[in-house]
Amino acid sequence: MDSLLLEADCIVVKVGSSLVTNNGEGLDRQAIAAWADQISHLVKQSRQVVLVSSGAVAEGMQRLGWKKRPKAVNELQAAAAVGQMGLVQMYESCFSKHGLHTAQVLLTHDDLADRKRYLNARSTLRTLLDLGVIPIINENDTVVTDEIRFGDNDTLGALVANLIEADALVILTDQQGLYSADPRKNPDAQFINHAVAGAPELEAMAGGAGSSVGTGGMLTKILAAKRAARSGAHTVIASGREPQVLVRLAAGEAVGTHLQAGQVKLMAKKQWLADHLRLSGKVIMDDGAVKALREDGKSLLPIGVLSVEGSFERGEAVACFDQRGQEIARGLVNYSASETSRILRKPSADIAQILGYVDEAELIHRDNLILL
Ligand SMILES: Nc1ncnc2c1ncn2[C@@H]1O[C@H](COP(=O)(O)OP(=O)(O)O)[C@@H](O)[C@H]1O
Ligand SMILES: N[C@@H](CCC(=O)OP(=O)(O)O)C(=O)O
Repeated sequence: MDSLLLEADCIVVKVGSSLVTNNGEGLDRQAIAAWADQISHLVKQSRQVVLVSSGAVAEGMQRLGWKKRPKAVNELQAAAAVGQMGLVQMYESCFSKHGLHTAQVLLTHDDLADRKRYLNARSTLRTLLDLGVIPIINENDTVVTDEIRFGDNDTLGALVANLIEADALVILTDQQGLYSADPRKNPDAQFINHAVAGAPELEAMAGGAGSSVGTGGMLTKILAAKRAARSGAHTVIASGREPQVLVRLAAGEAVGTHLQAGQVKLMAKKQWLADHLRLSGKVIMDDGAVKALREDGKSLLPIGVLSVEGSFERGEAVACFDQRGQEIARGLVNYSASETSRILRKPSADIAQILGYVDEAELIHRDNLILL
C-alpha cells in the first residue's frame, strides 16, 4: 500500500514532548533540525505544512532546573512560558537555514469554540501558508484553565487539521506507531500497519503515556485520528526518530501506522460544531424528536423537548440527549435556556404568545445540527 501522504498537499505534523525534548533532557537540536530539513523539502515540493509542537512545559522545567513535573497549575504555566521561548527560538533558527519564516500561533479551546475567532484563526493560518511561512502551533498553556484546555496536543493537531481542512495529520512520537498493546509493557504486542480511523477496536489497544513528559499516550492519538477523519484528513502515527520519515511518507513509503479517513467529510460548519469539546448545556428529547432527527432528517422543534439543563444563550452549542441518557446530536440553539424552558413541549405556533416574539419555529435548525 502507498503511504496516505503521497497525494497530500496540506499536512499537519505534530511532534510530542518526549521527542522534542529527548525525553525531558532539553531541546533535541539535532532532531528538530532534521524535521525542519524534511519539512523544508516538502515545502519545496509545493506542499503546505503546519507544525504542532509540544515541549514547552518539558523545556521550561529543564531551563528552571526542575527535576519533577510540578502539579500546581501556576507552576506548569510558568514552565510553559519559559519553555515556549526556547521552542520557537529553536524552530526559527532551524527553518531560517532553509530561507523559511516561522510564525508562533498559540491557541486555546475557546479560540476555536467561538465561531468568529475560529474563522479568524483559519484565515490567519491560510494566509501564513499562502505566504510560505511555517506556523508553529502550541496550546496557549499560560492562560488556559481546565475548562478551556485541549489537554493534549494530539487533540489540538486534529482540530487544526479540521480547521484548515488538511489532507493529512502526521503524529510523530517515540514509538514506530500503534501496537496491539503498549509495547513498553507488552513486548509481544503486534504492530498495526493500517486501519480505518475511528474503528472501535483501536481504542482498546491504546494505553496512556509511556514517557515521563508525554501526556496523552496512544489513546489521544487514536481519538485524534477519528476527529481528523471528520474533515477527510488521514492520520499517520510514526516514529519521529525514523530517518527522513516525513520525506519518505510524502514519497509514498508506508512507514508507521496509517489510519485512513473512512467517513464522509462533514460540511465545514458541521465540523466546527463537532469539534466543540465542551458544550453550554443540554436538552432532553422525547422519542418522537429522536426519530425526527435520526430517521427523517428533520430539525428539532420545541414540542419534542422534555427538559433543559445548563445555561445557554441563543447561538450557543448544546447537546441533545434521549431519555435514556444517550447523546444523539448537537447543535446551535435559536433560543436561550430560559426561553427554551418556557416553550418546551409546546407547538411552534404558540411561541409568539408565550415569549411575545418568535425568532425561529425550530429550536435547532437542521443546518445547524449534527448527528453523533
Ligand atoms: N498500543 C500502543 N502502541 C504504541 N504505544 C503505546 C500504546 N499504548 C500506549 N502507548 C504509549 O504511548 C506513548 C506515546 O505517547 P506519549 O508518551 O504521550 O508521547 P508524545 O509525547 O509523543 O505524545 C508510547 O511511548 C507508549 O509507551
Ligand atoms: N502544550 C504542552 C503540550 C503537552 C502535550 O500534549 O504533550 P504531548 O503528549 O507530548 O504531545 C507543552 O508544550 O508542554
